Amino acid sequence: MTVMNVLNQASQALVEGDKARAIALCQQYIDENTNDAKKSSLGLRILSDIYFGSGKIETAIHLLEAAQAKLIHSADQGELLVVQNSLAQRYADDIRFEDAMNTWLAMAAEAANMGDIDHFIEGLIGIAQLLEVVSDHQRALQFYNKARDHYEGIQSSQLKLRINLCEVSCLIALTLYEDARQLLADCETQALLDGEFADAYMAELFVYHSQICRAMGQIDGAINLLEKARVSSERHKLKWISNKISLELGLCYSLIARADDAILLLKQTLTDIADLSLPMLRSELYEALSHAYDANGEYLQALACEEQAHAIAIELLSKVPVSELGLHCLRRFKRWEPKLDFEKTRLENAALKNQALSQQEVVSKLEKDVYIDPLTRLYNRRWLDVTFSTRKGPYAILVADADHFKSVNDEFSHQVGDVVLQELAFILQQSVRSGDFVARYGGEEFVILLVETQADKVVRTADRIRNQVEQHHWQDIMPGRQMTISIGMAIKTEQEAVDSVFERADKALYQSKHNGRNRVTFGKKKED
Ligand SMILES: Nc1nc2c(ncn2[C@@H]2O[C@H](COP(=O)(O)OP(=O)(O)OP(=O)(O)O)[C@@H](O)[C@H]2O)c(=O)[nH]1
Repeated sequence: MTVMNVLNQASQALVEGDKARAIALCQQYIDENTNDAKKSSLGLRILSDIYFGSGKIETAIHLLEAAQAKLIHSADQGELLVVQNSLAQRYADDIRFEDAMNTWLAMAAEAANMGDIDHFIEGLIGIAQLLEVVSDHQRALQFYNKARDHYEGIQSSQLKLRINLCEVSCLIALTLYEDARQLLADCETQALLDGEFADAYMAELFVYHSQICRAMGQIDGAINLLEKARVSSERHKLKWISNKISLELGLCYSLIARADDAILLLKQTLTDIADLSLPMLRSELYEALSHAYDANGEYLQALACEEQAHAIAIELLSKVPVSELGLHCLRRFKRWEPKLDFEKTRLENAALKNQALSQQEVVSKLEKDVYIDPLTRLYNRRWLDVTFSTRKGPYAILVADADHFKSVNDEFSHQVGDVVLQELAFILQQSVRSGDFVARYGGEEFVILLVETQADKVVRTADRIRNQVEQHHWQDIMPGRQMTISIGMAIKTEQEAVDSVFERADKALYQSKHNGRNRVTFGKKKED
């Protein structure tokens, strides 16, 4: 059996909820490849992830340690860095902070030797995380700044986004809200460009926005943003973000005389995480619960929760090698940097030789830019005309147009109009499934292409999208004003030409406008 075969089967078994079979398949793969360090390490890494997903952190760590041992004398140092990074993260999850620090340091030193900027940065972020455990945000920021020195050399766009997100969180902890807000704007662009996890990243961004709003006393705005975060996080079902949302909601409720709701929610979240090792979150939840009891005048309970939070914080503090972290660590990273630069120059020289190839890449990037609308980052009309029109098979076309958009520009400003268009683009993008497409056709008109072709389901989807726009909290952007869209839709059969389907959808849109706007109309074929 080939690697992919076994791993595909294991992941298929996981999807089907059959963990035992997934584990057996990985184990079989490891046994079959004991003499191949890279292959068996890969098997061990995947097996470790499966155990970690089931809450078996110690087993997960043992497996990664075994993978590290296999690789340490092998030629595959690149794979070793990947294993060490996961291992350090697992040590940190298991509150073995000293092991985590040493593993990240070993990994960063090796990464510098190899000129692997990404893993060097992972090391910096890892150490910064440990500093944040002891609330030394100022020093953590120095590590993020160091990472920023090498920002342009980072290969992975997700890692670039992660540095920014870590820094945003750190700036908020330092109450540097304006800096955090500026960085959030960059993160938003980066997040939307991530095909697979855009909504998960957006959920995290909404939480940070909400924290800033709460700090500024805009509690309704903060709660509204948390609702957005909840919607954005639904697809990936990320437990950590839903816990974070509950924590933040609890803090907000305490501030608007809804302390009873806060207490209920925070206690429920504490129960939900009872079996998990999440001391930092637990400490924050107790702290928030203490505020809620305080707001309710239940001072004894408030004190008891404060004590719980304090005890966890002290326990954590005792496990972080505080004296080793900070300046000492930072000096070590600085010492390794020249090696990294030397390797970088060597790699850049090698890259020059491949210039013909990279020029090709530049061309394809430019081609990509040609198909993206700069305001909304959605596909543009050119993409629809050139790329999409060649698509085979049936699909549904929805043409959506903002109602009375001209008056938004007139009443507020063209800049506000632009923000409304960006927000609309975001809502539309959030409302469709992967495999569907959203494009900006021009002005305030959008086109949505759905793989779904059952008429009743298409109509329901269109109406859900229309409703989401109508229910959206537009007050933050346009006080006293709502926004709605009208939609026309048509379904393309295998044989029909794209143009005639578009025409039907367009006529249906006209009908929606004519009949009063904020509605959807299905453009039936004459023979239907
Ligand atoms: N801010 C902003 N406005 C734009 C952009 N593109 C087009 N517009 C404006 O969108 C408005 C569209 O107005 P109309 O075509 O009259 O339609 P409407 O006001 O939405 O009215 P109905 O469609 O009939 O509901 C015009 O005022 C354009 O200037 C853009 O990129 N940014």
